[in-house]
Amino acid sequence: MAALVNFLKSKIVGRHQDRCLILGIDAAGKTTFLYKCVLPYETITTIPTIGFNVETIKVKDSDLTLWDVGGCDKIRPLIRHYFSPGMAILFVLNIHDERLAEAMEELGYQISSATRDFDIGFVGIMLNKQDLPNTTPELREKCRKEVEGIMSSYTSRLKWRIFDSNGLSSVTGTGVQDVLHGIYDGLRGWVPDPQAESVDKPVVALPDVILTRDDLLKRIKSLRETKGTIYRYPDTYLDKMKNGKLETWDHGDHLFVASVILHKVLEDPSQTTTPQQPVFAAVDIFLEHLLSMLQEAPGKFRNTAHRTLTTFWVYQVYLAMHRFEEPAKKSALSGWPERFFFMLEQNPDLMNGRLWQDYYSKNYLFSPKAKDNLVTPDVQHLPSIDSGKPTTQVSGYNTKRLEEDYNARRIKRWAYATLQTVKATNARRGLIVKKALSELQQDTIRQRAKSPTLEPYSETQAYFWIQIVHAGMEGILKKSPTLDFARVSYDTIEILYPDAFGQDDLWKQYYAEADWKGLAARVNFIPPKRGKVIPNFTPALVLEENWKLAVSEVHIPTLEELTQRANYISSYEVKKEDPTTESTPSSSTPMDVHTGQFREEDDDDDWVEVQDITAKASQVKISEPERLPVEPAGPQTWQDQAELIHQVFNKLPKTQSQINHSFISRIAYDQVNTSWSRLTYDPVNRTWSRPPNTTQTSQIHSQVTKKTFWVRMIIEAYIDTYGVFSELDIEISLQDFLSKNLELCWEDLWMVYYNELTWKSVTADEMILGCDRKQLKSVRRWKERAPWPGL
Ligand SMILES: Nc1nc2c(ncn2[C@@H]2O[C@H](COP(=O)(O)OP(=O)(O)OP(=O)(O)O)[C@@H](O)[C@H]2O)c(=O)[nH]1
Ligand SMILES: [Mg+2]
Repeated sequence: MAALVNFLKSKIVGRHQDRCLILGIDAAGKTTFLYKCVLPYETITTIPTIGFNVETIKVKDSDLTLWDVGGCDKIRPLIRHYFSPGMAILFVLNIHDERLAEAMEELGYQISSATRDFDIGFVGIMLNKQDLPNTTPELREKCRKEVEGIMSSYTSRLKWRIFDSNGLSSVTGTGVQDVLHGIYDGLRGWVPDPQAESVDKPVVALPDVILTRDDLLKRIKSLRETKGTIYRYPDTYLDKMKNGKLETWDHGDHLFVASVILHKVLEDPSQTTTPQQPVFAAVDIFLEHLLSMLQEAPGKFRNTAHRTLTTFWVYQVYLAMHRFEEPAKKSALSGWPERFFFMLEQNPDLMNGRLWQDYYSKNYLFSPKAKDNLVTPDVQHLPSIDSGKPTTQVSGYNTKRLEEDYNARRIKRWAYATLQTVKATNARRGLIVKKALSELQQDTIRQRAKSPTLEPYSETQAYFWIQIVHAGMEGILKKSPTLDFARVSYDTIEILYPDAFGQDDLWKQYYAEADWKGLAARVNFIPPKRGKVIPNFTPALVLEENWKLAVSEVHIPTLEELTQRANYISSYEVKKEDPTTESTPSSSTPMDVHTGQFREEDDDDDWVEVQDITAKASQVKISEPERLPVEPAGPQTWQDQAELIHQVFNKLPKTQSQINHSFISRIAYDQVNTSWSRLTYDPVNRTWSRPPNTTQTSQIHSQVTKKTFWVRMIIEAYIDTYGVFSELDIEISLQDFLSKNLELCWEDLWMVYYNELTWKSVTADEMILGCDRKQLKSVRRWKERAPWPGL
């Protein structure tokens, strides 16, 4: 059956569309394996995966999507969400792991739960880390035997295989391609004979009639003819709807009402503080009107109120308005219903009442859960406002693009570190830049020995980017005149002002490719194309320029505001635990001796078991953005953020030598699993309160996407600042940590990574959803060299 599912999929799409879930306990080498497949010539540096990574690669005639799920046992209950019929599982084992028994137990658990719920296409078990010196034939044999012991009971129902080629290693890459081909072959084991009669023979549904653009335009024409007059008075129309006095209520009417309500919402600036807020506001108004209509005229219309479907259509109309409004401004359109019909003609797909089929499966969309709550699509992601194209959460890796970006960003990062030094020391710019250039040159030579895809050192490129970064910094200073760049990391700038230093391919505006990459440019600085002047000041752009097309400004705190908050948070005293709202004790197993202890921040002499702290874990508050006041964040939200950061930070080791993979991974998932309170915001009194039954908060509705995101952001920033790449071993303070990662003090940071529709959906409460605006990855590359040595 599993092979049949794969077979059918390939028939529909042309290429095989395969999925493989990579499982195994923490530090087994899953992420290293994934990125070795994607970037075979790179040295892969990972950090513990909090949540998951997903990449699509090509294997023969298949697009194989690999899901690498963080390995800590705490994520177990969430893993089942990533199972799907016909998929493969690759279980990665570190054959040297002192926790091998735990790993084997995990293998048994995962395979039994996967086979119980789904039809698994193939299971591969990879005996990893065979590059390590104490790898012996006996050790391999012992592992193989243990795996066989677990898997033998599945032989009759499941295709499985052990990958154990000599020297198999995610780090060196030996045998990695064979594993990929093994998965491909495993999934291709059986192809049904299309001629053969079978009881199982699938009933392939005939596709719906495909509507052409002409069909859709005809529908618009007919709508204009029949409804043009009634639509002339939108307010009267809405009143009639509310009172159940409409003659008809069909698809065109839906679109018209959505469009009118959206226009009304957009006129009110308080409803437009975030990019998708107008959609949520319009959906509420729409449903209110609909319910009233159904109540006033019972039995007259067939419809019921359906939150997901209404959100889908309102969002589609909103997107259409985005695409349409810009040129419309110039052509001085005014009045209804022309405004509406023009918008439709620009976006005729809206007239296809079955448009939702591209995004949702029928069973899922018409489930009770989707009726009452907003759920995210299960077929493909909704298009994003920014591009109009579906968001690419599960995107293939564009290696070439990655290389180009890497080259540009590496030099931008270098330029930033150089200019930070100039500003901090007030030294002569020329001297420092000269010294930094020679360091960049030497470092490039060293790195090219390891990574041949890195572009050679180029004096022109270095000078170009240093000027652009300087211009960006001047732009930021115009906005935040007292800013001290020494306290702001490159990463913070990049998150808050992604365009401050220009797109990575900005150089194309100034140089022809041959000049930019040519030999002459390497040796000496060559000037840009005729008529092009490199700017000395760039207005620092705030997030996602396109957001502003139809919404007013999102409040993004300035760097001063963030510094102010960082100071507030560092000196914030976490409230004493309220005995009535004690959290449930964690059920984690004890840590091993090396990692079982850490220094609690405010009690220097006391060494505490992590276990105890976890049990005491205070309840963390997550801002519920939909309920936030419209005004810029006030002290209440700072306080929420302070408690959140303190809770996670207090669990982390306070000296760098204690930072290790398993420890961090364990802390991360303890935090994700801690029952964080669901707070409700009272907009009248501007206070937050806990619902009375907080102590019984079920693990299912526990905001896992929000928790995972914040834990991930804090821990990743922590590792990047003090972890694997740092050579110093210093005492770590919260103040130092926050001053280097100011973006963490911004409670709406999630908006950089997630669309609001995704973030606020009930689906995000129940499972960890991947970022659909900007990807996070648990591999590090660009951060490797910062701050620049010697500066
Ligand atoms: N020697 C050796 N080390 C490896 C190999 N694969 C991974 N490692 C190292 O093991 C550590 C953990 O690797 P990851 O790939 O991050 O492990 P993971 O399974 O993704 O861990 P989680 O994300 O916590 O689930 C890193 O230090 C890797 O460099 C291997 O084949 N050989
Ligand atoms: Mg990982």
